[in-house]
Amino acid sequence: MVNSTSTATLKAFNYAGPFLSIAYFIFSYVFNLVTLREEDKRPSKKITYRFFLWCILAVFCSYVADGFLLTYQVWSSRHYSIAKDEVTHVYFSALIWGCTCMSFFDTSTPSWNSYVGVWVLGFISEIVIFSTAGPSPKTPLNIRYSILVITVSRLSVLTMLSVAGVAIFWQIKKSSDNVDEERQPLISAGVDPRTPDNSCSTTVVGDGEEEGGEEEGEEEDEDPEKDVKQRQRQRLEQRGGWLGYIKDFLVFLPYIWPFKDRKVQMQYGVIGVCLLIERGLNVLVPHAYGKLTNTLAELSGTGKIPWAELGVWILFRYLDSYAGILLVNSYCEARVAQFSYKQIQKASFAHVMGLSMDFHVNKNSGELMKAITQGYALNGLVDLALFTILPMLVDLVLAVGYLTYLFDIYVAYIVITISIAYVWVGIKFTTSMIPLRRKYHKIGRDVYVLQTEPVNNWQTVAYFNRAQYQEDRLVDAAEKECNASLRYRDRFLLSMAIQFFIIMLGLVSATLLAIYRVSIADKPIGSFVALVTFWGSLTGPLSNLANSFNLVSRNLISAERLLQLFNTKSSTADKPTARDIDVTGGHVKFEDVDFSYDERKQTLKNINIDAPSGKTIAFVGETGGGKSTTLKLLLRFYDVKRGRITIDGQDIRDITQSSLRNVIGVVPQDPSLFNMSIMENIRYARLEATDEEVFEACKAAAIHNKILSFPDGYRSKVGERGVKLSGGELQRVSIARVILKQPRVLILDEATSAVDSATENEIQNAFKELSKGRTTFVIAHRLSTIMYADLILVVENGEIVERGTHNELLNSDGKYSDLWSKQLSTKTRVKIDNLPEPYDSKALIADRGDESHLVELSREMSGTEGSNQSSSQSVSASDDTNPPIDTIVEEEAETNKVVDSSPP
Ligand SMILES: Nc1ncnc2c1ncn2[C@@H]1O[C@H](COP(=O)(O)OP(=O)(O)OP(=O)(O)O)[C@@H](O)[C@H]1O
Repeated sequence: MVNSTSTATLKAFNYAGPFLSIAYFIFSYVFNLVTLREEDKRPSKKITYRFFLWCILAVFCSYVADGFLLTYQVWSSRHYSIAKDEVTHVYFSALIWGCTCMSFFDTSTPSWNSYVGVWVLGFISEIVIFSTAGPSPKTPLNIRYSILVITVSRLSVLTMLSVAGVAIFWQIKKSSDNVDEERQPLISAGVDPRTPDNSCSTTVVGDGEEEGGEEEGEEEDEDPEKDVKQRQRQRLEQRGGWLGYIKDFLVFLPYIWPFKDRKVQMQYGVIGVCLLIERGLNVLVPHAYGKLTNTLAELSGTGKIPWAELGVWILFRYLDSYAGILLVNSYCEARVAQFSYKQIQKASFAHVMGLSMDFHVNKNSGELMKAITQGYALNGLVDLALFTILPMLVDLVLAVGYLTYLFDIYVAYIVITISIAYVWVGIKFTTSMIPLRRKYHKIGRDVYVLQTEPVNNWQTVAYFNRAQYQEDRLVDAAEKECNASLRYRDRFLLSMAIQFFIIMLGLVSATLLAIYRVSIADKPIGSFVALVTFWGSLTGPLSNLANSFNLVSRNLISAERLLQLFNTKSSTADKPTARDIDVTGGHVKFEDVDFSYDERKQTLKNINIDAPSGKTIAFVGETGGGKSTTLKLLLRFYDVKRGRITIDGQDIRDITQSSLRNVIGVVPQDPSLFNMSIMENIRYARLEATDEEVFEACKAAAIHNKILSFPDGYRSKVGERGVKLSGGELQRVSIARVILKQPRVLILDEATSAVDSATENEIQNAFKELSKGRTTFVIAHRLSTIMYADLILVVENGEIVERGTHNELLNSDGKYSDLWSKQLSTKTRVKIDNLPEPYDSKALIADRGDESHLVELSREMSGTEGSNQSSSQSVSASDDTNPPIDTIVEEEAETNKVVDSSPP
């Protein structure tokens, strides 16, 4: 009775011991990962670390030795199913100690609670087993003696490990409790969160890239994802672990899961069913094949055909092909993938376009585009998790179950062992190949530059006769590229070789076992055939699983980029209560407005402007004074820091930005166009405009004839940002766009700075027409262009220092009059050389502000204008407030007209 109780206890502990250890290790490891528990993750001293590593290795080796002794015992006794519980104990113990050894080896900051738990549990179960049984009595004496020696030595190592581990664990716990009060840093002191050894953040997000880099001793190549990874780690720490981290991704759920689209929901359902059927077929196909073989063997020589078995096998094979379930699955997968692709693209684009100007002026365009285009990675992540990794794990569990059913647990042990080894080797190699691949790509880019730059700069190369030099550089770089490519490929081949060797080792062991069972008539031949067929379907999931870690890490980085973009909020977002603007007249008011781009420097101070409906307000003043900024506030590119801006009494912060920008038309300082035809660019302002309306707008902007003179007329492409057009043409096209838009409020920011005076005159007339009945804001450095304004504001250092009409400001003898006389004196200086003798130039300049002199001067100049223009073509003004001399000369003729039409 006592004997049978102790046998039962022994059996229970043989099975339960290693399983408890495995369960504990997995649970605590996942728990640490999910909660990012850091208090017990301290870098151990080198010596302590080595001590533990050697101890774990010793225990692992002792189990391996035990395993060999048991195999020998089974072999020599020819009793196949001897001590299954003992074999299980030894096998799983070797497995857990092997895995902890690998994991301990991979990190210098172990999660002590995980390891110490395993050691203590191992120690307890070994003590119980040893005290209950001791070496088996059936065992020959020499084997019994060896097992005893191994067990005793293992026990002593386990004792050391457990005691030392517990001591270290408590010591760490105590010190972390002291720190606990102010446990703000989730990464313990001394551990740099960027240390690759920090297993929590490295294993999953693929920071092994750096790890690999160190292993390789490669020269540090710039990691293009460095910034994203750093922010990812910060977020991981802020969220307190992977659970919180992953939770943030839930914002994408509406773009991935079709809450409102029944059709796509159905497709997801069909995919789920297909995946289930596929899992079943993975087992059923080889099983049916085995059965067919068995029946065929039985019917051999009888002339009968096993129709039923054959039919079942053919049916399963058909279902498991791209004419069966796989076809349905792929069909639905393509459709659900497109659903999320469209949703993510749309949402990310809309989000970026809705962000305020402060984001757009600071953005890194490359990163931004990556975030939008790689947002698809999010979809890949879901695909990978749901349609690849999960089915693969199910496949592996099924494989273990099926092979146990087909033969026994020993074949399943082989599958488990090779799966772990295969995936581990795969991950290690993929990680170590990342720096090689990065280096190879970097050199590839260098080669590309060395190829394209000399071709693009052919003339420079020819001028300096440097063709040979360029060729040598290219050959050198190409050589390096080839070497880098070979190193990368060789590493890849090595990894393939090792992985296939592992698979072969597993296949050989499993088939040997199967052949043995068939040879002793323990199993039918069909089981062997089924095993070999099934083996083929097992290697696919294994290699996918090994690669998927790298893919998950890459997709996470890309999705992180998109998440960070989505987390960027617009500083000028519409209020939930915002309504569309209701413009009755277009009365614009700035009331006590303050603004700054940066808190440390105020850009606008106490701006008060009253622009009644239909009036023209002009801004003049030194460059950088804040003129453009004032008008950017009106467009609500930024929000005011103090005060308010209203249009017809409505605060622009209370109305939708879309409706606001609908009523405002802008001709910017530096217009840019899309690389489309001129017609399309102009129609961009009003998509439904007819060709005739576009022609009219172009005529008003004095560009129609010019466009007609282009070989392709209105169908001419303008190049990127409009580079194929001259500055003046670009400006006039952009003016035509605004004329076509017919906005209620008009902003002209240096709108005619790049056109000659004759054209400017035409455009000014168009503007006069356009601004009739519209509130117009004009920024101009050429004062002659704003003389007609109803109100002129002189802006200096972010303040309005003067205001009034042209005449009022001239008479007040302030800044404006100063600016006026500066421009005038420059003009006059240009003219003085050409003045006939009787003129007293000094008197002329001193008498600034008197328009009669301008009229006189202009009349005088009209005779000599042509010669001046040509003589001053390449001269430019040194003072920013003074326009270039060639422009001024052009103004001479124009001044005449302006004076004629100036307000009384
Ligand atoms: N996005 C920005 N971020 C930070 N500072 C800016 C930004 N845009 C403009 N500034 C600064 O604000 C000040 C006012 O610039 P603004 O463009 O309004 O001047 P401006 O009077 O229109 O000049 P200009 O006549 O040369 O166009 C300048 O000192 C400029 O450097």
